[in-house]
Amino acid sequence: MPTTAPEPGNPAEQVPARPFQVDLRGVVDLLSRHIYSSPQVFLRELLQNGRDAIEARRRLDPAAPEGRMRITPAAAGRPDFTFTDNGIGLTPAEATDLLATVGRSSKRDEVLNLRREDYLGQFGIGLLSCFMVSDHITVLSRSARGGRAIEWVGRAEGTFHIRELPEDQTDALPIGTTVRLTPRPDEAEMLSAARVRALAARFGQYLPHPVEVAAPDGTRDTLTRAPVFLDPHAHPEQVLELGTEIVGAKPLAAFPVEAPGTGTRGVAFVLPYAPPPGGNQANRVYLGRMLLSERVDDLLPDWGFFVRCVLDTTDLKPTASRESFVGGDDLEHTRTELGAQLRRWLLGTARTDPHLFGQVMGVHQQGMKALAVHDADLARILFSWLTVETSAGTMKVTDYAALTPRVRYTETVDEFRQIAAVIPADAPIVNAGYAFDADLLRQLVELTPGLALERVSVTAELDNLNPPPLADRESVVALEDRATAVLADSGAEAAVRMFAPVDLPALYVADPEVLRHIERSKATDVAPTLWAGLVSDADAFMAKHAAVRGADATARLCLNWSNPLVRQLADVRDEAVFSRSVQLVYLQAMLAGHRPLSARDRRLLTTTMTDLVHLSIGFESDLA
Ligand SMILES: Nc1ncnc2c1ncn2[C@@H]1O[C@H](COP(=O)(O)OP(=O)(O)OP(=O)(O)O)[C@@H](O)[C@H]1O
Repeated sequence: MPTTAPEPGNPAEQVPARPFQVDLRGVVDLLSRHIYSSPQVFLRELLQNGRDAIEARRRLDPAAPEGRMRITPAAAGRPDFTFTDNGIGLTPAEATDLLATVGRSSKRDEVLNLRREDYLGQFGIGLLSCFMVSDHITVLSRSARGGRAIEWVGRAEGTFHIRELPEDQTDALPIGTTVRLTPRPDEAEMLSAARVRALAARFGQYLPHPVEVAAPDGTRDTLTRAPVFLDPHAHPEQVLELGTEIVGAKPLAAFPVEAPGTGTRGVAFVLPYAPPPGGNQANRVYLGRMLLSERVDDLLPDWGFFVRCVLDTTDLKPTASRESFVGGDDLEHTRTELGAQLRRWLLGTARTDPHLFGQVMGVHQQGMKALAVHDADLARILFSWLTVETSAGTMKVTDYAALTPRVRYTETVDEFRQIAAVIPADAPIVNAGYAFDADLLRQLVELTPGLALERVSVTAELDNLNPPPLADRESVVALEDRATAVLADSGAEAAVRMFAPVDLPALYVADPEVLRHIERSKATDVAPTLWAGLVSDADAFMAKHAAVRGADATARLCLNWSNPLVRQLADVRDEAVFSRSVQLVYLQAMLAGHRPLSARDRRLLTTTMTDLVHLSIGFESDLA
């Protein structure tokens, strides 16, 4: 037994060092619950060991027969599942050493002089994953290096036995390894024919050696197929067919990508639909042609959401769960390389296939905006394809820039809706309230000499509207006062201005702080007890710290003196008719500005309409 090196003055000097004990049950629990995402990975680990064993045999003996793996699922009358490969096999010494030591792997053993990237395994825990579906693992193996065949049986409680088979039994066994599992009742389905076929195809369909599954009638099906995504000569339609399978609809395009530095290559499929906002990327990645994951989200730059890739890599390092890659320079390098190729494809397609590029831009507007924001070169191209909402309608960014030297925008959708209707068509403003639009405009101004950026404020825009002529001053002031009195309960005051278009009777406006105050007040209508305290605290805070108008905050109903209805309103003497008409104009302006109506507003709408109908048919006795 090894002892610690004697160190003078070390009280532990003479105490022998002891190896850690491993509680196998604890390790299996750790694997199944914390490392592997599901018991189904047992099949991946077996396929991987089979593939590695075939590679090792070929290295030992280039003339070895063609490698293959055979799976016989558990079935009625045949309770065991078996997995057989014709790989290198294990000598009795190797079996004792490798299979009995958790964390021991032949595949990273320098003494064996193996090339690391030729093998998928490295952690020395994969075989233990079989304990997730079976309480016993039996390994029968005969080594290509000669010697007796072995039978090794491991039990989930943490014991094993191993025996060398007599010569006649050794001779009867082919070179290679068979792993036999007896399904645990709770995981029996996992070893059944249907499940095994599906799992073997999912994990191993592109393995370089045939994987065969025995059908219930005794015949064998080969599940492996050629990896079209790795074949530079594959027919484009065949590649698109694979894309359709992976993406769920025919991709807009497919193009090859690679990062030779890490042996990573494959195909990028351009998604025919916009991915859900905030959704993760889901690239399918194979490691040595064995499926690693269908949802790798860190192999492309953030903006690479418009494609889904199918890739194979030889050199990226998997984590122990084998479901993602270890971060670091290699991953970073691969991400940069692949990103550069997506970018190159976009630039090339813009030049050579404007129709396809238009389709891509149509589907991925939002994402392309994100891309334009941090890539100046691409932005210059994308500007003529990206659109923004303006007060003169939706238009391409370049068309907007050609209209005006001042890029004027509102920071929120709310502000835009309040004033869009009164902005002159020859100097439109942009609604930059949607994701990336404000940043996009900043990028536009930065890259376009002579353009200036100006954030529009609702109140400033209103102040710019023309006041009515002095001659009308008396009627205007009277109209403002009377309308403000009518709107007192709605938290709005009336102001009279002149603006185009003349058929727009009024605008409902409020700066964002005021709107927030009004929204909070509406909340107290709905849930007075819970919210009232919070809202008044928030208002008090705002009033104190942000110089907001606080409790007496008012939105404005801006009446259009150019509008004939508004002018007639100034002459209405009947208070009942006047108040209902003002209320209706107010509610109509709210709706036109896309403001949500509160419960109180909705009641007001109903009573106002009813009253006006009554008034128009002369039934006004009880109206004040
Ligand atoms: N089918 C097989 N043929 C030959 N040797 C095998 C086979 N299966 C397992 N071994 C040996 O047993 C060792 C342990 O296997 P195990 O699957 O536990 O770990 P690994 O494949 O080395 O690493 P990982 O945990 O990354 O899968 C392997 O390194 C290999 O030497």
